[in-house]
Amino acid sequence: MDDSEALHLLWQRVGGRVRKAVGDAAFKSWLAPLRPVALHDDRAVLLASTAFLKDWVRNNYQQLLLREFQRDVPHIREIAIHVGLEAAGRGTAKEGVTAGEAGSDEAEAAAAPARAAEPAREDTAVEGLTGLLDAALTFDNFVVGKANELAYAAARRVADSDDVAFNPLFLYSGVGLGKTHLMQAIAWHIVRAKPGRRVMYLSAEKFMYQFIRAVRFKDTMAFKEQFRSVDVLMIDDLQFFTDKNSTQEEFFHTFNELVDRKHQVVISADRSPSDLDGMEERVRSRLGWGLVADIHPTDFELRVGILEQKLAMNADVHVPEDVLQFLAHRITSNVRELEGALKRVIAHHELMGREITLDLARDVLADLLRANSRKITIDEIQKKVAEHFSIKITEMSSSRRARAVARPRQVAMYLSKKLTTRSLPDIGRRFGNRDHTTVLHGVRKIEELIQSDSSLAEDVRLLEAALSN
Ligand SMILES: Nc1ncnc2c1ncn2[C@@H]1O[C@H](COP(=O)(O)OP(=O)(O)OP(=O)(O)O)[C@@H](O)[C@H]1O
Repeated sequence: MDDSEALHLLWQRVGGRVRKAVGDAAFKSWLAPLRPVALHDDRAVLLASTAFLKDWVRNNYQQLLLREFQRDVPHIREIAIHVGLEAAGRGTAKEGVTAGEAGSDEAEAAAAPARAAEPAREDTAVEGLTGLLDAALTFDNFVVGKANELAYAAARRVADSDDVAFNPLFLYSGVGLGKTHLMQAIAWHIVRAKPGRRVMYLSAEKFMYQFIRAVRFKDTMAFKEQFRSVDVLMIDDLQFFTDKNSTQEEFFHTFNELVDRKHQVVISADRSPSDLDGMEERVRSRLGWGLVADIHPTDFELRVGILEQKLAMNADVHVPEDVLQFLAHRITSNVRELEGALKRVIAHHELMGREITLDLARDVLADLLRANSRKITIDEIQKKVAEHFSIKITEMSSSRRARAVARPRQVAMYLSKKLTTRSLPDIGRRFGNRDHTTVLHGVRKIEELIQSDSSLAEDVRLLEAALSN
């Protein structure tokens, strides 16, 4: 059996397990089109037919692929995905395609993290850097807004400063709001701007895995040495250390030693140091000694900015402004999901040839939209409508029939019918125990007026947008 045949069989085994993990549909769309092209020492190289497919796989399946490859070939440390036409052909493509040969800017970019992730090499500044760095996660690609400006400024300071800025810098936020992006941006910046500084970036999970392995192979001295000799240590997702065990103890020693020797430490987690329940009190307190910066949930402007920036990286696709705004309005949970939504819309456009419109977005994102839709309450509607028309909230249930209060009340009834799942009698009860026919009359009246009175139509549109956001 020659090498390419062996590789093909390996890919079949790995692919079989990946298919089970992700399901048939996702496998068929994203993973089946990949071709294995080479196995170099600790690196498996896969070829994707488009930059889009490469990005998608890298963002969504790279870790899974790595795990599954490692089950057959334990020394694999990296999955490199390059762009090349061979992927469109059948069977195994030619071996040893390098980023340069694959011949696109994308492929060049993909090569960067691979180079950076390699262990110490004479011609590189990134001695000892572990973990995969994603070429897209740089400061240039990070959009700054109110929600993340403190974390961004702190990250830049750490990356720029020749000395130790804050030690540690502790970044935290909810899921998918940019912690890893900022961590990797710091790593990239130092690696590029300060050749010679040894930066180590890895997840807490990987730290634990390496420590357990070192214990098993009685190699803890080398483990300690490896971590304690770096200039900058960055550990992502620290909340992974949930139990007070020997890994946590080892981390704490490493951390203390680095901080005492004035080497920079950067940590990220999904909660603040004081909320890291599984950590010992002394560890939690020490983690808070430097600067603790959190990233807040995004606001609408920031979401639009991020979408525009992601789109600019996908240069040849045009997404109409109304679709971008729609996504920014409706996918509010986190940036990863927002980015995923944009990618899904673009994928449908690219793979199915459908024009990008609001209808397409609604259609292909139905599940995400449902998950992101907030439950709007009648209380909120009454409050917003009263504010908008400058009337007292008590007028919503009062018996006054003057138009200045009756019309806003009808608008609130209309919105309650449209934006909540409440029945007409239910709504009536919340508006001063009115009969359901009164509610129906109000709803119909507003429906009519929306057609004939443009200023009222605009009021309703604004209120609906404010309530839905
Ligand atoms: N301000 C931003 N500008 C551009 N992209 C962003 C920004 N914030 C987040 N992203 C993007 O959102 C995605 C998720 O971000 P990231 O992985 O950094 O989140 P995280 O907070 O580390 O998530 P987790 O809690 O799952 O570890 C990434 O693709 C990242 O590039």
